[in-house]
Amino acid sequence: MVKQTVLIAGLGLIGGSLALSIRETKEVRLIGYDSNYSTLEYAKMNKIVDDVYNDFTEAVVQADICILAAPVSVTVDLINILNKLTFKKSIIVTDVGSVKGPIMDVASKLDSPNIAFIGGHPMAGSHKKGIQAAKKHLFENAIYVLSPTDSSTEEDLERLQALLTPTKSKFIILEPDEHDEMTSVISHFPHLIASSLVHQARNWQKTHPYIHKLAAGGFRDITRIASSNPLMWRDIFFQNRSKMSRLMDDWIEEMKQLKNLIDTGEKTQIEKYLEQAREYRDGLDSGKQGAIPSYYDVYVDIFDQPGAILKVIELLANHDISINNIEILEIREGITGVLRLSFQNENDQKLSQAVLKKNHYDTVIEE
Ligand SMILES: NC(=O)c1ccc[n+]([C@@H]2O[C@H](COP(=O)([O-])OP(=O)(O)OC[C@H]3O[C@@H](n4cnc5c(N)ncnc54)[C@H](O)[C@@H]3O)[C@@H](O)[C@H]2O)c1
Ligand SMILES: O=C(O)C(=O)C[C@]1(C(=O)O)C=C[C@@H](O)C=C1
Repeated sequence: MVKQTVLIAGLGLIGGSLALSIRETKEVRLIGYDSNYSTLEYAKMNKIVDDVYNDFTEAVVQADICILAAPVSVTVDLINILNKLTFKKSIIVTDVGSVKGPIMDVASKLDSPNIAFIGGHPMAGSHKKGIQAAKKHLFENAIYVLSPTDSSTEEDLERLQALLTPTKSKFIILEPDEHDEMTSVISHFPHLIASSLVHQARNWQKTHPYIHKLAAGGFRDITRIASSNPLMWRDIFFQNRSKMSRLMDDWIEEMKQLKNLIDTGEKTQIEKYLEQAREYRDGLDSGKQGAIPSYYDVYVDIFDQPGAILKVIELLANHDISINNIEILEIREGITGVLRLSFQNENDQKLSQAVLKKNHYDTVIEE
């Protein structure tokens, strides 16, 4: 059987992670393009792809499927380059950009009958960047948005989904504008707020030099994403600027109303506001609501002792239970901390709790 050639253009966190999961498919020849030489060297040395290229044109003309995984503005430039090339065989082109509008606009101008364009966006990532942060399991259980266009057929969509099957993500089809509206609310705007909270703390530090010592779980949880890649996020904010601007107006209005409730001592209203927020937030993780995948978490109390985390991991590994994700929620010197262990399914979650309880760990599963 002739192997299909798949090009990943942009071998960073997302491109590298896709490569790591797609390369499991043995009938694919995986090639990578990036403008960064050390990234290409790393990808080649670690066998993340079969071959690397520093020339987009040379790579893309060989491909049967091309995944554009560079920053959004670079993705737009790469699609413009595609429009200047001649494709002798058919090619499916997709992208992973966090904003779809500008990418789909430029893709709609592709005039080669051999190019089938399908927009894409895996709704998973991290605050890290670059190929070194890439992970095979990054997209497991995540929503993967696809936006087919007039240039793509049902068969192209099926071929692309088949290629992406090893990611174990869940596909949904969305119109680009609907996508950009929803992601502005649930992903882009929260990043801006996280950064603004960090700025606020930083300003207060000028008059309260020890303020950062008080940054405990709450501040850390809500601002984790402020540690993200500034170049990527600058690109996202500007590519989705009109929607971001509207959300800022909404937010400022809401803050004014909240300020009024605080200033006038409306305790009942504030409690109601907090209660409604809590209900919606709790619903996100329950697995019952919308497109957000459910996580099967177990919270474990551990002591701050060398090897404490390793012991928990070993215990579960000895029972053949694989952990999807581990997060240290709070650990302070000499005091108990909390580990959040996430599992693939309810069975593993319940089994882990039973194993840990038997070994005298205090555990909680949130209902
Ligand atoms: N990070 C996330 O959480 C996340 C999640 C989903 C989608 N995305 C989208 O994925 C895309 C990539 O983001 P990332 O997090 O992998 O970023 P990254 O910085 O880790 O990777 C980007 C890669 O693109 C390469 N690149 C930059 N300019 C280039 C050029 N002109 N030609 C070729 N390669 C170039 C970089 O060298 C780097 O390897 C973005 O469009 C982003 O919106 C990101
Ligand atoms: O987990 C994170 O750090 C992310 O920011 C991932 C995240 C998000 O959830 O907002 C960021 C950008 C993407 O386009 C998709 C996912």
